[in-house]
Amino acid sequence: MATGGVNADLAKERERATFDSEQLTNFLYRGPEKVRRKRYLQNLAIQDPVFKKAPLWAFLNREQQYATALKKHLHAYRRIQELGITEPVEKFYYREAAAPHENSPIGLHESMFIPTIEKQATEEQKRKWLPLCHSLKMIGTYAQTELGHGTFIRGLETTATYDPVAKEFILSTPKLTAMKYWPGNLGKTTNHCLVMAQLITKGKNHGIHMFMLQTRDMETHQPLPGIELGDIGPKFGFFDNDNGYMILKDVRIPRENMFMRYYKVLEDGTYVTPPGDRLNYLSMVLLRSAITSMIGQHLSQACIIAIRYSAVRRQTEISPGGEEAQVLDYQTQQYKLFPALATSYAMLMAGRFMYDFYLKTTAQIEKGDLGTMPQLHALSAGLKAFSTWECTAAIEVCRMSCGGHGYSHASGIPKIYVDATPGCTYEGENTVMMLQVARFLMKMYTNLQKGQELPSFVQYMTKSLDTKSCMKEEVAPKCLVMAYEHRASRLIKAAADAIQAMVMSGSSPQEAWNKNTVPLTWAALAFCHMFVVKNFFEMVEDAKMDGQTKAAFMALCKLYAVNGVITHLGEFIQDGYLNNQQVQYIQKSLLDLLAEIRPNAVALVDAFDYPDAILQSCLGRYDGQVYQALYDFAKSSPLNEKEVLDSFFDYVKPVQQELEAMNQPMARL
Ligand SMILES: CC/C=C\C/C=C\C/C=C\C/C=C\C/C=C\C/C=C\CCCCC(=O)SCCNC(=O)CCNC(=O)[C@H](O)C(C)(C)COP(=O)(O)OP(=O)(O)OC[C@H]1O[C@@H](n2cnc3c(N)ncnc32)[C@H](O)[C@@H]1OP(=O)(O)O
Ligand SMILES: Cc1cc2nc3c(=O)[nH]c(=O)nc-3n(C[C@H](O)[C@H](O)[C@H](O)COP(=O)(O)OP(=O)(O)OC[C@H]3O[C@@H](n4cnc5c(N)ncnc54)[C@H](O)[C@@H]3O)c2cc1C
Repeated sequence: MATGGVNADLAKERERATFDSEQLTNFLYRGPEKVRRKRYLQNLAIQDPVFKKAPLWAFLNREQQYATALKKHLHAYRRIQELGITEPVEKFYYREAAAPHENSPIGLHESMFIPTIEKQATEEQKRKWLPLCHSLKMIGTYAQTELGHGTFIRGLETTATYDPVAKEFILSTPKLTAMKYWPGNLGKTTNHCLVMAQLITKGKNHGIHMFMLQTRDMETHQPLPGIELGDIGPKFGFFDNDNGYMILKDVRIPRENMFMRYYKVLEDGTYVTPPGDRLNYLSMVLLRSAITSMIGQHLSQACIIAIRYSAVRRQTEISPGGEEAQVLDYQTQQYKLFPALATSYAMLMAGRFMYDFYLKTTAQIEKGDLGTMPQLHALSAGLKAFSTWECTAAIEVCRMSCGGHGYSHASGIPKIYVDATPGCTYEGENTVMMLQVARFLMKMYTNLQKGQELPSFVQYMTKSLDTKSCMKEEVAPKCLVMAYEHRASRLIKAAADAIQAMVMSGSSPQEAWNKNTVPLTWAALAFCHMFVVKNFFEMVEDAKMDGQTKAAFMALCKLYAVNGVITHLGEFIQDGYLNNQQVQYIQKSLLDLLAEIRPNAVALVDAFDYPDAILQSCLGRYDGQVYQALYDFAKSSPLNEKEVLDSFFDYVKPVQQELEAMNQPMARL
C-alpha cells in the first residue's frame, strides 16, 4: 500500500507555476533573513522530542487535551527563555510549531495579563509583579466578562469597595449575574487574575477599574478563602482550555493592588482620574489589533489544505471515457477557493497594517498624546470584526470544498474552524464592534458637514457622490478602489441622513440611532471592506519582488476586490454608480481572474510556508499523499485498538438476545 514521493499532480502544479513561491514567502515574512530565522525556530520546536512524542489531540478526551496543551506550552515557555527569544513574532513562530493545535492554557497570561501589567501598572507594581510573572510563580488571566454582562462593560456588577481604615479594597460578587464567567484559564490553570470591577470609594461609584487578585495559593494551588472558582465545561472549541467562573465573597486586597498608572485611589479614599478616558480599555485594543493577522493565518492554513487537496483529488470524467479531472479544474471549485485564498492574503496585509498602527499609536499614547485613540479604537474594532467574519466564513467554505473528507478531523479544517470562530465573539462581539465603528464614522460625517478636517483614512468622504464609475473593460485597480470608496461614502451618508431626518422630526438622538443600527452596520462594514481593499492594493503595489511574482500577487488582490463587488452588488449599483455594462466587465473579470490564478494556486499556498508538522492535515500534506495518510489516520483511531469492543458484549449482545426471545413464535402468543 505504501506510496512514495510527491503526488504527480501536485508536482506538476509546482512546475507550471509562473512565479517563484519563495519570493512571496520572503515578502510575507518581511525578508529572506526573517524567513530563515522563522524556519530555524520552527525546526527547533518540531525536532524537540517533548513536542514530537505528544499524542494527536483528536484522539484525546478533554482532560488529556488540557494536560497535553499545558505540558507543551509550559515546555515551549521554558525553551523560549532558554533560547533567549524575545521578539513577540519569533515567540509566536516557536509556539505555533511546538503546539500547533493546542490552545495555550497560559495564553491569557502572555497575551493580556503581562501586557496589561506592562501598560497599566505603576513602576512599583511592575517591579513587584513582572519578575513573578516571568518565572510563572504568578500565572494570571483577564477576568472581565460576567455571567450577566460581556459587551456592556459599564454594566459589570462585581464591586471593589475601598475601606480607608484598613486601606484595602473589598471585592464582591453581589448577585448571580455578577459572577465572572468565561475568562480563559481562570478555572484551573491560573493563580492570579486581573479583575474588572466597579470602584466605589467615599460612597461614590467611579465605574470599572482593574485590580490584581490572587485566586489560588502559590504553593498548594488551592483556591484562597472567599473565592469559589472552576471550569465552565466543554465548549464548541477551545476544549483544551479551562475558561472559568469565579464568585468573590468579600475578598480583601491591599490598596496597592489597584492598577494605578492612570487612575488612582489615595490612602484616604480620594479618587484621582487621568486626563484621558477609556485608558483601561487598552488591553482589549491590543488583542483586537493582533486578531486580524491571527485569523488571516487560520484561513491561510485552511486554504493550503483545501487547495493542495483539490489539486490531488480527481472526480468525474469530463468527457466519457476520459481522465477524471482534478477538482481544482472545475470553475465552481475555483470560485469557492480562490476568493478564500485572496481573503487570507487581504487579511494578512490588513493585519500587518493594523499591528504596525497599534505600535505607532500606543507609543504616542505612552507619551501622553491621546489624540489618535479614537482612530485606533475604530480601526482595531472594525478590522477585528470584519476579518473574523470574513475568514471564518471562508474557512467553512474550504472545509465543504473538501467533500466528505473535509468533515473529518483528519483534514484539520474542523479544528481550525472551531478555534477561529470565537474570534467573532471574544474581544468584543462583532456587531457591537461594528456599531462602535459606525459611531466613529457618524462623528466624522458631522465633522465633515462642519467643514472640519478629517483623518487621512476617511478623507474620501469629502468627494462628491454625484459621479459615475470609471470602470472600463480592463478593470483597473484605481476604479475598483474608487467604487469601494463610493459605496462606503454613500452608505455612511444614508445612515447619517436617516438619523438626522428622525431627529428633525422629533425623535431623540438615541431613538434615531437605535432605529437605524442595521444601516449603520452596513456603513461600517462597507468602510472596513474599503479599507482592506485599499490597503491590499497599496501593499501589493509597494511590494519589492520580481515582475512575475507581483503579477501573481496582483491577480489575487484584484480578485479580492472584484469578488467583493459581485458579492455586495446591490450596494454598488443602488444609486447607478456602476451601470449594467460595467457590471458585466466585472463579472467577466472575475472569471478571467479565476483562470489566471489557476496555474499558480498551489504555489500561492506553498508561499505561506507552513510545514506539515504544523498543519497536521492528511489532506494538506506537501507531498499530496492524501489517501495513504487518511488510511493511517483511520488505523490509528483508538476505536480500532480492539477488534471487538467491550460495548458489543455489554449492549449489542443482550439486546440481540432479548429481541430474539421476543420474536420467538411462542413469545408473541
Ligand atoms: C502580528 C502579531 C505579532 C505579534 C503579536 C504580539 C502580541 C500578541 C498578543 C496577542 C496574541 C493574539 C491573539 C491571542 C490568541 C488567542 C485569543 C485567545 C483567547 C481570547 C481571549 C479573549 C479575551 C476577552 O474576550 S476579554 C473581554 C473582552 N470584552 C470586550 O471586548 C467587551 C466589549 N465591550 C466594549 O469594549 C465596550 O463596552 C463598548 C466599546 C462596546 C462600549 O463601551 P462604553 O459603554 O464604555 O462606551 P460607549 O458609551 O459606547 O462609548 C463611549 C466613548 O468611548 C469610546 N470607546 C469605547 N471603547 C474604546 C476604546 N477601547 N478605546 C478608545 N475609545 C473607546 C467610544 O467610541 C465612545 O467615544 P465617543 O467619542 O463618545 O463616541
Ligand atoms: C473562547 C472565548 C474566550 C473568552 N475569553 C475571555 C477572557 O479571557 N476574559 C473575559 O473577560 N472574557 C472572555 N470571553 C468573553 C467574551 O469577551 C464575551 O463573550 C464577548 O465580549 C461578548 O459578550 P457577551 O457574551 O456578553 O455577548 P452579548 O453582548 O450578550 O451578545 C449577545 C447578542 O447580543 C447582541 N448585542 C449585545 N449588545 C448589543 C448592542 N449594544 N447593540 C446591538 N447588539 C447587541 C450581540 O451582537 C449578540 O448578537 C471569552 C469568550 C469566548 C467565547
